[in-house]
Amino acid sequence: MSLLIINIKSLIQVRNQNVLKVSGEEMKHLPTIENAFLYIENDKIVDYGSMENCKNIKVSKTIDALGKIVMPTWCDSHTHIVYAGNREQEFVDRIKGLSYTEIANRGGGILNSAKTLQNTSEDDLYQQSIQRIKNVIKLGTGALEIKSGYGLTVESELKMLRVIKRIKEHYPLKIKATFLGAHAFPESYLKDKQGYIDLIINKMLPKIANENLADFIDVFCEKGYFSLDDTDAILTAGKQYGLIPKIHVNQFNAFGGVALGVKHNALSVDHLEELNQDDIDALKGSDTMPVALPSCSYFLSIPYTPARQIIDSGLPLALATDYNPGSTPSGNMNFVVSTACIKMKMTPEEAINAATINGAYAMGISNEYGSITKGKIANLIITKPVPSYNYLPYSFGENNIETVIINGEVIT
Ligand SMILES: N=CN[C@@H](CCC(=O)O)C(=O)O
Ligand SMILES: [Zn+2]
Repeated sequence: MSLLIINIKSLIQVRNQNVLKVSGEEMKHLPTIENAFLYIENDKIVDYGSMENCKNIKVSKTIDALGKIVMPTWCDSHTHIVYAGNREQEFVDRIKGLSYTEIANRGGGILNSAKTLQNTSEDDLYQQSIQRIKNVIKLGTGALEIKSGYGLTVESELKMLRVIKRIKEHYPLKIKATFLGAHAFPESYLKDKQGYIDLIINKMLPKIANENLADFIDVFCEKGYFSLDDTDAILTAGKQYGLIPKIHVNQFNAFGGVALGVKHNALSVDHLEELNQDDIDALKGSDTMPVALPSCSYFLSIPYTPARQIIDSGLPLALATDYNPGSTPSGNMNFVVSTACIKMKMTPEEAINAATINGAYAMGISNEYGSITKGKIANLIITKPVPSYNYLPYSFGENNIETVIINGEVIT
């Protein structure tokens, strides 16, 4: 199977094989070929360049992309897309004045979603989740990280991770699985927090490792959730089973979680709505990717991650959706990119870099995804005719995507 895309108005995010992430000043640059072609064989990008150099070869299929942009699909490195039911009542409660924390303290929030999920069969959970998966593919996402964390019992955490595995087997997009047993303390352990940490370490982790159900381990390191010591112990245990650390950190309070993540060589530290100079200093010189989740800030009306401070300090930044039933019931990376430009003052170049190559890095897959590079997987978005790539974040809320290609195959 071969596919040739011709007359591309702008082929964007074209990079050499050795670029695995972009940081600071480099994020301002989005390498582009105008009036380009792109040639794909099977699932790989084989060649690209200016239309003048497009050879007249025999191919299985040709797409004319006159007036359109071709770019890598979005790489969404932080989601909780596998969940049961919804929390629309909490949404209404927040409109009426309750805060996210007040709702959580009343047994709502993560514990509310856990109760629903525990009472949902694995099959039903799969069916509910794939509706969202189909939708995010249409929105241009070609690689996705999915977390557990609404199970909070051995059985239900395994149920979530098995559903993620089943999605991986049946859908073509790239999926990485994260074990987030440390998302909240279940009601039955509120007076025995160490008991729940022991359950994670001694019961959940060995089973998950045995069935090879996760790539990463995550902890919600936050006041009222998991402390620095708890996080340290859980990440340490996860690493012993070969799971790579990631953390939810600095969503509401900054108290040293970023430095702890860096100490563990975490692949990413995510949220960062509250960030201080110590956090920035900890990230400097590390391999850890800071990840911002602007749709969460939008939905909860909490501060936006200070992207300018992060990028202007020379650091990289990735953007992801945080798709989940409580703080971000949306998996739309196009909205994330627009919101990052509008509310976080990222330029379109920075936001697109953050949502493609840096998102791929935050999943440990940027050697294969996240840019137009010879040998990388052909996961592509072809837009509708648009004036320039600036138009993508500018026209927020509009659907500019015409075609999505995954593994070299036209999906939508
Ligand atoms: N902050 C922790 N976890 C999720 C929200 C979970 C929920 O409210 O259900 C997040 O990343 O925003
Ligand atoms: Zn999250």
